[in-house]
Amino acid sequence: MPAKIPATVVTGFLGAGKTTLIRHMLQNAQGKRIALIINEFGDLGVDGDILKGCGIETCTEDDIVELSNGCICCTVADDFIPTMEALLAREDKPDHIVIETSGLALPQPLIRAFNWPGISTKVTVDGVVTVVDGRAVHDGQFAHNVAAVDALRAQDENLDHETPLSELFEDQVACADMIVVNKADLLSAEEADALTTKLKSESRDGVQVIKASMGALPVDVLLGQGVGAESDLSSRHEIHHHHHHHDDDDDHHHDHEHEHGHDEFESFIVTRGEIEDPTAFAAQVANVIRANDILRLKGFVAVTGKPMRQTLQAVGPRVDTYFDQPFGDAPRETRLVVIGEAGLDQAAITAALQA
Ligand SMILES: Nc1nc2c(ncn2[C@@H]2O[C@H](COP(=O)(O)OP(=O)(O)OP(=O)(O)O)[C@@H](O)[C@H]2O)c(=O)[nH]1
Repeated sequence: MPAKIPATVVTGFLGAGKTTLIRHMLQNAQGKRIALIINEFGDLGVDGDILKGCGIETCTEDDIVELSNGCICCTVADDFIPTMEALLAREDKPDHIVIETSGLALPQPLIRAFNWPGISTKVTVDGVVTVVDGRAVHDGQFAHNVAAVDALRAQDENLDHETPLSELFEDQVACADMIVVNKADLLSAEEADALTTKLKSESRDGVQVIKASMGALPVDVLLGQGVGAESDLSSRHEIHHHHHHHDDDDDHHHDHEHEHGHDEFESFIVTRGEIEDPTAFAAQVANVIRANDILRLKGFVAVTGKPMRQTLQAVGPRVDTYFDQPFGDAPRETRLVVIGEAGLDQAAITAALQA
């Protein structure tokens, strides 16, 4: 029997730097043929566009597959498995498969899918890499939620759920074989060390915790862990059992309720025409984020007089922009994806971004 193709799962909260890390990996693949499967929240396509626009020779558009239905945990059978089967049926098989999960997905259901008949004999999960926004986590974005909700739970017997945000974060940490403390450039050395120690104590034994900036890690560090995570699922369940929990790994529907943390999120697209002053627009975007509970905002800006499209990325109130590639035949419009917890004031946010 031919050797199984290794697949690395890259997970991590919204905006942690998964796409940046993968881009760096593809640019430094050292001849390894890497196929990429992208699972974006709400079928928005921005990460796929960013990666396809990377201009890396070794990575042709054929090597990038986007899952169409948004959430792996609901569509394993309809979408992920057929995608995987098609990839495995190709003449020129990839050396390695990398799967970027949506920043709102739980990794466990995806890893479980590698036990499906027809998949389990051909692919193995090489390892789960969880990318963490070092700055945000150091600032206690999720730890704070956990403490607050724990306090509430103590008062009210009916409140037995953590907030989805902290739950997702903890599950992503619990599932990791390697944790990348990214955005180290935004942390002092002491802060980065403290966070590394804390994450080590919160993850399973033997998990590597590595600091990085812009996801710049050697491909040999990221790939080739040889873990076989699909055979090891029971050790990857949530280590913080604050909510309903079921141990039955074989029952795909058993803990479905739990897996639907992502239903608490919503996303929508705002378009507008060309932008005259991109600096002022970035500041406007930052203000809109501050005034609303927006978790993540990303997309492309058409700047008047510039043939290149400008990529705009915001995680929290930090807005990054850069020109990535010519518009070509694509319409010269500004297109932004807004992601937040359910209940966003879409009309107000749209108006503020179009103002
Ligand atoms: N300062 C700093 N910024 C970073 C670093 N890594 C990524 N970023 C920026 O953070 C933003 C989000 O990075 P992405 O790579 O798109 O994050 P992601 O995890 O793929 O995001 P989603 O797909 O939306 O979940 C971008 O503006 C990046 O340029 C880093 O190490 N340091």
